[in-house]
Amino acid sequence: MPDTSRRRFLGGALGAAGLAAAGGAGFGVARATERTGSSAHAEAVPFYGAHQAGIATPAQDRLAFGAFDITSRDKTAVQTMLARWAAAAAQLTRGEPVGAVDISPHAPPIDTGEAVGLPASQLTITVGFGPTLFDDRFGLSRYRPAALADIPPLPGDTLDPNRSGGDLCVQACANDPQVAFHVIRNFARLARGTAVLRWSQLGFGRTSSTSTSQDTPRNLMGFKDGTNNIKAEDTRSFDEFVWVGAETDQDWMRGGSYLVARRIRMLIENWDTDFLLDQEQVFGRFKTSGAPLTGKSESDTVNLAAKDGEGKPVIDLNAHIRLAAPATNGGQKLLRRGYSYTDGIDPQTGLLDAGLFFIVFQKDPRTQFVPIQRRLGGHDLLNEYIRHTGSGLFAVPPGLAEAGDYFGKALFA
Ligand SMILES: C=CC1=C(C)c2cc3[nH]c(cc4nc(cc5[nH]c(cc1n2)c(C)c5CCC(=O)O)C(CCC(=O)O)=C4C)c(C)c3C=C
Ligand SMILES: [Fe+2]
Repeated sequence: MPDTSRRRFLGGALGAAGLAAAGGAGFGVARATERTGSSAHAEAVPFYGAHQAGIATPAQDRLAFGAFDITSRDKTAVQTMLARWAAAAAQLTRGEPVGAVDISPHAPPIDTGEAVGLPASQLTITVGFGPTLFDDRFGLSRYRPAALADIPPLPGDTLDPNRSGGDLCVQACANDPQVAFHVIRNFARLARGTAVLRWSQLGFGRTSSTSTSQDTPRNLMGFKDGTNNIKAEDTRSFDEFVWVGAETDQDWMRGGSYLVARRIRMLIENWDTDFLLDQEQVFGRFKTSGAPLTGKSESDTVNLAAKDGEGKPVIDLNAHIRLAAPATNGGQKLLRRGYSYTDGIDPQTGLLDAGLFFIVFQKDPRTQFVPIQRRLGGHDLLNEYIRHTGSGLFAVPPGLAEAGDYFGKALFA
């Protein structure tokens, strides 16, 4: 661990007596290792690069997501805030605080402090721009990419405006929930006077595998989720379906991607009364093994053409994996990178408010998320058990080259 880590910072801040009280010099690492069970989980992910981290990065265990509204009318203030965020992101992803906690007894600490002593935890910070950033306020309308078209109303939408939209988004993923939350809290502080949080969402468990090195996790319906996802090792699929390339009408987006977030509540109590056979028909996969209903193991190819002894399709015509499959959608694919969430109970009904905070990255939502969701929203057997309650669309610019660069610098040039 380099000298600049949050653990070293703890040593500097507390001194020997403080460290003894905290349980010794290894306190931070021991705690993180206890939580995650592996030191690789504690490592740093490089912040600078051709693409923003947090897209092709193997999905971490925890999410803190924030959508911000800009309150200032001053374009320079927005640039300054984005530059502050970039500098802070470089520090935080290395495992450093954004500034001193103990700078003066008579001033508020610069960093809020709750991540001091915790390692980098594979933190990634991914920033995106919503369609509303390109309205008249900052003279940016000519830079709005065609692919950042508002998501049209889709079948089955029950969207809450207070959980939707935003001028900017920040996706913080890490293997420690406190490290992820710390980002949103400190970004909101750095934004003070320029932008405010519009809505936020915590995710407590990844629902996708995004690398062949990862096991497939289970969603809150108990099914393996992410089996047929695009994997980071499949760079051809990334170029074809995820990264914005030469086809874009806006050069500043080259190397970027488009993030769609959907807060999808699961009607868990109803789902839990459904027979296993029906649950498996809904997805078109076996619950325990994750195998398609036409196969034996999770990695078996889905056979959408297979018929049973009576000539009926083995995978229902409205099963989730049939309607979402590339074969049903003109060959289109999505990179899924979502998280399970729970927000207590619905006070109106006493039922659990829990589900999937669905995040997808893609080259163009107009030909990927929107038509796929239109088909799913209209016909998916899963619709009986879910409600889309929030939505966001963001253009995620390419990665930052080096210190001094900031999110969307080319857009403001
Ligand atoms: C618009 C796209 C999608 C939404 C919204 C969506 C919601 C959603 N999905 C699950 C659970 C599973 N999805 C699975 C596969 C799958 N889902 C989508 C797209 C959306 N899902 C795609 C493109 C695929 C892959 C299809 C294929 O090529 O086979 C699966 C099966 C396992 C897997 O491959 O990941 C599960 C399980 C839930 C619970 C949900 C909303 C709450
Ligand atoms: Fe799905």
